[in-house]
Amino acid sequence: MAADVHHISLRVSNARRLVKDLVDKFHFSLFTERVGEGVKQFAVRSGSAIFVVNERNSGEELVSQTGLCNHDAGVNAFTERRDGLSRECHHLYDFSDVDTPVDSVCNVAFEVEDVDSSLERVVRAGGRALTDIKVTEDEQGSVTHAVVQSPIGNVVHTLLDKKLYKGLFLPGFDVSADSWTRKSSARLSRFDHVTYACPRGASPPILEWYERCLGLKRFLVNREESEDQGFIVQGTDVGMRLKAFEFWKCAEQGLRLPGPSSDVKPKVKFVIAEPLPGQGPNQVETFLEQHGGPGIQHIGLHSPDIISTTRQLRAAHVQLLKPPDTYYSEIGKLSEIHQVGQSLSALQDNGVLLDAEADAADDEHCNNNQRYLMQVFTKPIFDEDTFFLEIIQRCGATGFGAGNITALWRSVQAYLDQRMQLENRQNNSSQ
Ligand SMILES: O=C(O)C(=O)Cc1ccc(O)cc1
Ligand SMILES: [Fe+2]
Repeated sequence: MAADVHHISLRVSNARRLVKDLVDKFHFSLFTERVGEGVKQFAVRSGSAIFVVNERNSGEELVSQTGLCNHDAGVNAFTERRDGLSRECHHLYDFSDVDTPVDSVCNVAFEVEDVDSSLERVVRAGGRALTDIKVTEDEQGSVTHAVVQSPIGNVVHTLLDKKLYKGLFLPGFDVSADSWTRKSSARLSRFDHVTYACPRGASPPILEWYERCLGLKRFLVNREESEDQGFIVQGTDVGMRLKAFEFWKCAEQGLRLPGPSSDVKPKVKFVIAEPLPGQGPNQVETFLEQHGGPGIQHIGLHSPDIISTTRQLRAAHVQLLKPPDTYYSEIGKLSEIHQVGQSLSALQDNGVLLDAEADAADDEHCNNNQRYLMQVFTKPIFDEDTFFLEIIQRCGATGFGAGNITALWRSVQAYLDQRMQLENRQNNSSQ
C-alpha cells in the first residue's frame, strides 16, 4: 500500500497550552483550527511535519448535536459501527472511543491512494475499522477518510485521500484566528520516526499487523541487529529490544538511484521498543505504567541544522537530556566526530549525540561518503513521564546508532531516578 504520514494527532487536556509551546519553543506555526461548542482542534506545522492538537474534555455528548458531522459515503460492508459517528465527529478525522486518562499521542494519519481499497485490505487482513468511510467537503473540494484501530494501545490510524482537495489542510478546519508563528533560522523539516513502547513479547504481532494490514516492511536498525531477535540494547542498567519498519519506498516510486539529486521524500520510520526481562523499573515500563498501556513514546523530528535548532531550544528553555559525562570521552568518539567533520565542542555544549555508521567511520578514505546521524532528546513534554520529542539530523545514515541508544537510555534513566528521589523526599517531608 503506497502511503505516507499526513499528520499526527495528540489528545491533551489543554490544547492551547501545548500549541503555544510548539510555536514558541519548537517554532511550529499554527495555521488552521476547528473550534466550536465542546470542540478544540488546532493544526501546527513545521516543514512537512503536522501535529493536530485535540483537546480532550467531557463534552462529547454535545457534539452529536452541533451539526458538524459530515455525510457518510454510504456503502460499507465491513465496518463495526457502534456509536462511533458522534464521537469521531467530536475530533474530526480522529476517533475517541476510549479516551485516554492522560495526555497522549493517539493517531498517525496516513495519506493513501485509495481509502476503499486500503480499508478493504486492512479488514481482510484481520484489522478493525472503527468508522465508516466518510466524505467531508467544502468549497475547496472533498476528502475521503476512515479510521482503523492499530495493534498498539490507544493508537489509531486515519486513512485519508485528499487528491480531490485544494484547501489548506482538511475540510472542517478554518484558517486560524490567531495564526501564531515565529521567525526561525533552524526550522524542523519533517517527521523522521515514531517510536512505540510496548510490553515484553508484544512486538511480533505488532510487526505482523503492520506488514499484513498496511504493507510496511521491516528494516534492520543497525548492523548489529539480528533478524529474529531485533536489536538488543543491553548493559548493566540498560535493557530493551528494538525493531523497526517503514513503508517500502520502491513499491511506490520504482527503483530510483538514491543520491543528492534524488527528490524522493524520505519516509517516516517506525520503531517498537519492548523491555527485556529481569530489568528494574525502566523507561519503557515507566511509559507503560504512566500512560496506562502501550502507545507512542517519542517522535523524532528532522532538523537540517541540529546545532542551531538545539541552541534555539535551549534559549527557549526547552529541557533537553544531557548524555552521561563519559559519552564524549568514550574511546573512539572524538575521532568519529572529527572524521565526519563535526565539532566536539558544538556537540558537547548542546548535548547532541553523534553516531557514525561503522563502515563509514572506520574507512579513512570514506570522507566524502560519511554516513552519520546526530540526535538530541527533550524531557517528557506532558505532565507524566511519558511522551517526549527527539531532534535528529541524518547525514546519509538511515538506521539508529547503538551508542546513541545506550546514551539516550542512560540519560533518561538518570532523569527518572532523579524524579523518583525528589518524589520520595517530598513524600517523606510531608509525613
Ligand atoms: O534511537 C532512537 O532514536 C530510538 O528511537 C530508539 C529508542 C527507543 C526507545 C528508547 O527508550 C530509547 C531509544
Ligand atoms: Fe528515536
